[in-house]
Amino acid sequence: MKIVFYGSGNMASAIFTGLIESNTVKGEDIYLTNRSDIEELKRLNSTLNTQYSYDDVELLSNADFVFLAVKPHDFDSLVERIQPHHNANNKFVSMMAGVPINQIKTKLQTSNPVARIMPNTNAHVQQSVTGISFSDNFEESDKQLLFDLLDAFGTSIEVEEDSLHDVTAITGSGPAFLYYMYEQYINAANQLGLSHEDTDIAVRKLIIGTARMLENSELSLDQLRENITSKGGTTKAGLDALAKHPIEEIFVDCLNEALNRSKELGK
Ligand SMILES: NC(=O)C1=CN([C@@H]2O[C@H](COP(=O)(O)OP(=O)(O)OC[C@H]3O[C@@H](n4cnc5c(N)ncnc54)[C@H](OP(=O)(O)O)[C@@H]3O)[C@@H](O)[C@H]2O)C=CC1
Ligand SMILES: O=C(O)[C@@H]1CCC=N1
Repeated sequence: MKIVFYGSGNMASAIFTGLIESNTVKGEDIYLTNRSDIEELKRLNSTLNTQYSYDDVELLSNADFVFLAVKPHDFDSLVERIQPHHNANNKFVSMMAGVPINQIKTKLQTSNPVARIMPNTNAHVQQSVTGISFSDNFEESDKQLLFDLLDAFGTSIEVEEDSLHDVTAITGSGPAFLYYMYEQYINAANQLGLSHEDTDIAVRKLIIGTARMLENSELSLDQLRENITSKGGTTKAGLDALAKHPIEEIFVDCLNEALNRSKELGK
């Protein structure tokens, strides 16, 4: 199977690294290109054994899956490269936030199958939650091949195309929202008495341990929280202070703004 990535940035590299490190695809079967950063392509060639080229005829020839991994605002420059040279074998897989399948087909002037995925950078540790949606003409056997690729870097959920906006907000951007929260937690913790180094290590371990509890425990979130909250104790005091702030409102606002932006990107 020949897989091409147009774009070798943050999201693409998380995915092709996952594909190679899980032995799902050999490096030599993955062809990378980007706008101009040839040093990055050479570095990836020496570390992952991936191929690279700026020759679109060579890239697209016999390519089974062609990942569109550029920012939405760079799609037009990508169209100039792909449109003249694509062929019937190419199944397109776009990870561009917000850009709809019909727009991709129209701009590329193609009736080839197109899938849209919305992964997240947890693909680096094979833990992406990836939403996926297919054009009507995507063959079942090709869907299965693509699901197998997605499994190499996490779990996938098939959704209606319109729901990809929700996936983008909740899990596509989600790691950034959680990192931001953790940053604030570390900043606040730094105002207590531990050294900054100890605080950083302690909070990282706290986050990892809490995530493992979520993974391994059968208890609900609120039960897990209750188990830490002694009557009249420290946790109750801290939670009561938190409840004075509009935390749910903050996240409603955050997710709605991300979702609205996803809708705007497709226009
Ligand atoms: N980052 C994330 O967490 C997520 C991102 N996405 C989506 O993934 C896409 C890529 O995002 P991200 O990886 O963060 O972006 P990056 O900026 O890290 O990477 C963008 C890549 O696109 C390349 N590029 C730009 N124009 C062209 C072109 N005309 N031909 C070929 N390559 C080109 C750049 O090349 P060069 O370096 O040479 O300029 C670079 O390799 C976006 O559409 C985003 O919506 C989806 C889910 C999560
Ligand atoms: O910020 C963005 O637009 C992309 C999509 C989801 C995560 N990063």
